[in-house]
Amino acid sequence: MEVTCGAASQFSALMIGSKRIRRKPNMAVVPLNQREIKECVIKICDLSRKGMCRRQRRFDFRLSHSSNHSQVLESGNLCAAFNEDWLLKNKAQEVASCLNGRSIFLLGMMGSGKTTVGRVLSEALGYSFVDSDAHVEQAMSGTSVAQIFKQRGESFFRDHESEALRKLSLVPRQVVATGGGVVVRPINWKFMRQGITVYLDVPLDALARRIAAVGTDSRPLLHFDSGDAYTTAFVGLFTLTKKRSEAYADADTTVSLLDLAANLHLEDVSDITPTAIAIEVLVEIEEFLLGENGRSLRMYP
Ligand SMILES: Nc1ncnc2c1ncn2[C@@H]1O[C@H](COP(=O)(O)OP(=O)(O)O)[C@@H](O)[C@H]1O
Ligand SMILES: O=C(O)C1=C[C@@H](OP(=O)(O)O)[C@@H](O)[C@H](O)C1
Repeated sequence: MEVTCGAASQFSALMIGSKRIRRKPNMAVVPLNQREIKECVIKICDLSRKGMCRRQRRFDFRLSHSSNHSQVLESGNLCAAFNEDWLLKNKAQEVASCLNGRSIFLLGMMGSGKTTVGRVLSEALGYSFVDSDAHVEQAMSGTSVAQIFKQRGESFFRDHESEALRKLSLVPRQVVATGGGVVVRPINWKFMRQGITVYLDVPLDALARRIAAVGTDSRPLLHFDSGDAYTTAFVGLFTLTKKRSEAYADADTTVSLLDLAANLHLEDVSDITPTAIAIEVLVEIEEFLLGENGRSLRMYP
């Protein structure tokens, strides 16, 4: 095993506990012997198992979206490369044992990454992945969400969305990417509380950029005939956020991309990879299950 460092244009670092581990661009390849690799792995596992305080227990890492997803760890004299997928798998194993099969419901505005992060998370946990919009579309013989809105209206869609959530809430071991509007109907919370709800809090500008990049066609609440995609998406998202932010705050736990970016010393939330977000989701869920957010693990079977 060796540490491979490409000519990345930015630092890539992994912090374990309070120690900053940092890679500089164009750093040389550092071969490790078996004993050093083993020591690194043990150190990471120990830190993740120990009951350290919130900030210290967090796997903290700096990742480049454009990198090849390899990170470099430097601990004292030790250097090693650890793939973020490895970190995710490790955390997922730990959290899966606390979850007892409970499903995870990802909440957040359109474009917040519920589908993208949800897929990564489900794979790591060995859970199945479900998109509640896709569930509604299936129930409507393949009619798209955009078409349902157009032909039958929002209220009709919301009824079917609630029915989809009711059914999904009966199934364990799922990561459910919900539609952005599920939080507005109180009955949906009853269904989603069967699992754990996680709100992905993403700044409006990033949401609007993501949605403008793929177009607004599939998102009827943001689709208007005039205006550029970024501006219409931003204005639409802004209006919806004002109506929904209190409801999102009712989620069991929140992953704030702004906080995560700050923690990773990244200026742009878009530089945080879906895998890094998935790890943070697991960290937040673990904290929630351990009762640090006010509810006790004993509440769950
Ligand atoms: N962490 C991320 N960084 C950059 N782009 C992302 C990230 N997560 C999602 N995206 C992109 O944003 C768009 C919306 O993501 P998606 O997962 O479909 O959101 P949602 O399911 O919440 O509506 C997609 O084009 C996706 O590729
Ligand atoms: O925010 C909303 O009200 C909606 C979000 C969409 O899902 P995504 O959040 O997956 O885009 C979809 O359910 C529908 O267009 C309405």
